Amino acid sequence: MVGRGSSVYANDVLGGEVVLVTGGGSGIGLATAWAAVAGGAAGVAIAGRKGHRLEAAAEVLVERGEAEGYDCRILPVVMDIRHLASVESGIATVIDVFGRIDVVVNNAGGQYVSPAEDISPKGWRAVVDTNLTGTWNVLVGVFAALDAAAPDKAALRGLRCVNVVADMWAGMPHMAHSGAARAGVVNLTHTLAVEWARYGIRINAVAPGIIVSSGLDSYPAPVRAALPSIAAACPTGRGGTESEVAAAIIFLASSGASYVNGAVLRVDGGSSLRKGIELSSFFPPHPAIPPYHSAPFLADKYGAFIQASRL
Ligand SMILES: CCCCCCCCC/C=C/C(=O)SCCNC(=O)CCNC(=O)[C@H](O)C(C)(C)COP(=O)(O)OP(=O)(O)OC[C@H]1O[C@@H](n2cnc3c(N)ncnc32)[C@H](O)[C@@H]1OP(=O)(O)O
Ligand SMILES: NC(=O)C1=CN([C@@H]2O[C@H](COP(=O)(O)OP(=O)(O)OC[C@H]3O[C@@H](n4cnc5c(N)ncnc54)[C@H](OP(=O)(O)O)[C@@H]3O)[C@@H](O)[C@H]2O)C=CC1
Repeated sequence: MVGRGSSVYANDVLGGEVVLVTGGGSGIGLATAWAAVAGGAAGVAIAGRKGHRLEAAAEVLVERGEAEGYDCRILPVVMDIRHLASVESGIATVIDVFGRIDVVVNNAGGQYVSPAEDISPKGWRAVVDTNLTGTWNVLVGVFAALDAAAPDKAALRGLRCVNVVADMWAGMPHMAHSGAARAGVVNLTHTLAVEWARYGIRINAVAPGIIVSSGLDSYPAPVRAALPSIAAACPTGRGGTESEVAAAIIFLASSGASYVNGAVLRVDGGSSLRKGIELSSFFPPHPAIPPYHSAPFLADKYGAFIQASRL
C-alpha cells in the first residue's frame, strides 16, 4: 500500500475531495481508497455488496489514517452495482454524508474462468451485468445525483471518473464474458469522455495486467498455479501490485492529468504487447480436434478450393 512518506504523490493531491471507490473493501479498490486517504481526501466512500468486508476495510483505513496523521472520514456503503436502485440509494447516502462527490472509481468487477462454449446465459449475464452494466449504473447514478444537487449542472463540474478494465487487447481466452464487457467499458469511456466534457467531467480508464491481489484468491487452484508463470512471461517478468494500480488511478483522478480525457492507461508491465498467444498456449488443444490453423485441417477443408482458385 501507498503511505505517508512512501506516497509517490504529494499528500494533498486530492486535498479536501470526496472519492467513491466501488469494490473498495478489498484488493485494488482498498489500495485505491488508501491512496486517496494518503492523497489528502476529506472523505472516502467504499462500496461493495458485503457489509462485513466494508466495515473491516473501513476500520483498517481509519486506524492507519489516524496513525499517519490524515484527516479523512471513511464511509462504508453497501451497494450492488448490478442494480440501479441499489446504486442510487448508495450514492444518495454518500451525498447525504459528504455533500459532494469529486472522484468516482469504478473498480468493482470480476469474472470466472470458463471455455466460451460453457458459459451459461446466467453466467454471461452475471459478468456483463457486473462489469459493463454495473459501471454504467454507477456513472449515470452519480451524474443524476450531482445534477440534482445544484442548478446548472454546477456540481458536475470537475468530476473525474476512472474505470478499471482489464488486459483484453488480445482477447481474454476463457473469459469471453469479461473481455466483451471490459471492451464495452473502454468504448463507454471514450464516448462519455467526449459527451460529458461539456459539463467539465473527465473520464479515463486503467487496464491492469495480472495483479497479485486478493481477487486472484477466488480462482480455482489450477488457474492460481498457472498465474506465476503467466505473470513471469510478461516483459517486466512479474505480476503487478495493488498499489501500482492505485497509483495510476490517483494520477488519472489528479490535476496532474487535467488534460487527459478518454485515455486507457495500461498498468500491465507490457504484458498486453505479447499476451494473446501465450495465454492460449495455457489451454491445450482439444485432443480430438486438430487446431484450426494446422496445415492438414486447412488442406482437407479448403485444399480443393485453394487449388481451383490458383488456376
Ligand atoms: C487461466 C486463464 C487465464 C488466467 C488469467 C488471469 C487473468 C486475471 C485477470 C483478472 C483478474 C481479476 O479480475 S481478479 C479480481 C476479480 N474478482 C473476481 O473475479 C471475483 C470472483 N468472481 C465472481 O465473483 C464471479 O465470477 C461473478 C460472476 C463476477 C460474480 O459472481 P456471483 O457469485 O455474484 O454471481 P452469481 O449471480 O451468484 O452467479 C451467476 C452465475 O454465474 C456463473 N458463475 C459464477 N461463478 C462461477 C464460477 N466460478 N464457475 C462457473 N460459473 C460461475 C454461474 O452460472 C452462476 O449461476 P448459478 O450456477 O446458478 O450459481
Ligand atoms: N487482480 C487482477 O489481476 C486484475 C483485476 N482486474 C479488475 O480490478 C478490479 C478489482 O479487482 P481485485 O481487487 O483484484 O479483486 P477483488 O475481488 O478483491 O475486488 C473486486 C471487488 O468488487 C466488489 N464487487 C464485485 N461485484 C460487485 C457488485 N455487484 N457490486 C458491488 N461491488 C462488487 C467486491 O466486493 P463484494 O464482493 O463485497 O461486493 C470486491 O471488493 C476488478 O474489476 C477486477 O476484475 C482487472 C485485471 C486484472
